[in-house]
Amino acid sequence: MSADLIDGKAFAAALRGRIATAVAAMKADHSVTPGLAVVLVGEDPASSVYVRSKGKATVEVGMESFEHRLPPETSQDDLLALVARLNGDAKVNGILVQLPLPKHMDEAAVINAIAPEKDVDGFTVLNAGRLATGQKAMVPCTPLGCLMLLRDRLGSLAGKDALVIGRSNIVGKPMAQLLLADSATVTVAHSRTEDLPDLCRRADIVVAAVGRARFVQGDWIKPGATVIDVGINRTEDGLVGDVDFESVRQVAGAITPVPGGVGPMTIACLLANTLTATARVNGLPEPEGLTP
Ligand SMILES: NC(=O)C1=CN([C@@H]2O[C@H](COP(=O)(O)OP(=O)(O)OC[C@H]3O[C@@H](n4cnc5c(N)ncnc54)[C@H](OP(=O)(O)O)[C@@H]3O)[C@@H](O)[C@H]2O)C=CC1
Ligand SMILES: Nc1nc(=O)c2c([nH]1)NC[C@@H]1CN(c3ccc(C(=O)N[C@@H](CCC(=O)O)C(=O)O)cc3)C=[N+]21
Repeated sequence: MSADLIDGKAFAAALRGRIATAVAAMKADHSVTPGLAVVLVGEDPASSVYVRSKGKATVEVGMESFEHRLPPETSQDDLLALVARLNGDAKVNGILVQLPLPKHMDEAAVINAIAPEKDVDGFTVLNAGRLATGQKAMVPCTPLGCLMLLRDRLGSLAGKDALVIGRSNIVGKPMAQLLLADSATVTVAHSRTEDLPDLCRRADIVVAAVGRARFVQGDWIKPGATVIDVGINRTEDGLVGDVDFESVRQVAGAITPVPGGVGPMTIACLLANTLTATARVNGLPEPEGLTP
């Protein structure tokens, strides 16, 4: 038996198509064009690639893209001044500050300076708190993309046993919150977890966000389980996920590939959040199917 492939690339393309239609309508009916600002500090090559593909996807759905590339030695005060300027710029509906930031910066201070209604990453404490308490929030893009793929595959997640491997603020924790809100029974594993393979064998849903190439093994997987691979690891054999794809696909019911799985969903959900933020700030109805 071999698992079904969950085609994140195709799902994301369809989502971007729906977003483009809604953007065109917003422009025609209300003369409003959503705008997304992406800020990159430093010259990390991988980050540079993502920022470029975000800019391209933004323009393709008819939104305005504002790219700010700052040198690695930029002071935190200068970065905060840029964020303040973007907060006050009516053409900017979404602000993304690419992480990680250089070591001399206080990441939390910079993120929390973003106006919550423009926080399309959903990383500010206010949006994280809203998500955790079941209030209307901006939801982090990668977990939102994973949730969309899981619901599409499984329908209801209620009562499913879900294991999230990783507890970062940007992936693991918000993923666990979203699964919990959908009434899954959620376990969050991390580097101090004991007997991870045993925990994994109980899970109907496994979301791997570990940052270790091919970490999750086929003999950890419950037959028929749905496996979502968030990992992006550059190795000598190219880009690979946090899941050992070849062994896991023999056992799982469905699995996302890397590339072509979660990554494209992250970018599509960033555009979805930008559209939602634009609708909210202008008092327009929110397009359906873009939020949890
Ligand atoms: N596809 C996409 O759109 C995106 C992909 N990514 C990718 O997802 C992965 C995770 O990213 P991110 O959450 O930012 O990473 P972090 O490094 O912030 O978090 C990794 C998590 O994995 C846990 N972990 C590390 N080693 C083990 C282990 N041996 N057993 C169990 N848990 C372990 C860590 O535990 P502890 O907390 O104890 O240290 C931590 O909670 C990376 O590969 C990243 O590149 C990230 C964002 C978007
Ligand atoms: N503030 C902030 N928000 C983020 O959302 C954010 C961030 N910082 N820092 C870095 C991570 C990583 N990330 C990815 C986005 C798209 C792909 C993606 O499109 N991946 C393609 C492959 C691209 C390639 O070949 O490199 C795929 O998986 O098919 C991957 C990773 C967003 N992140």
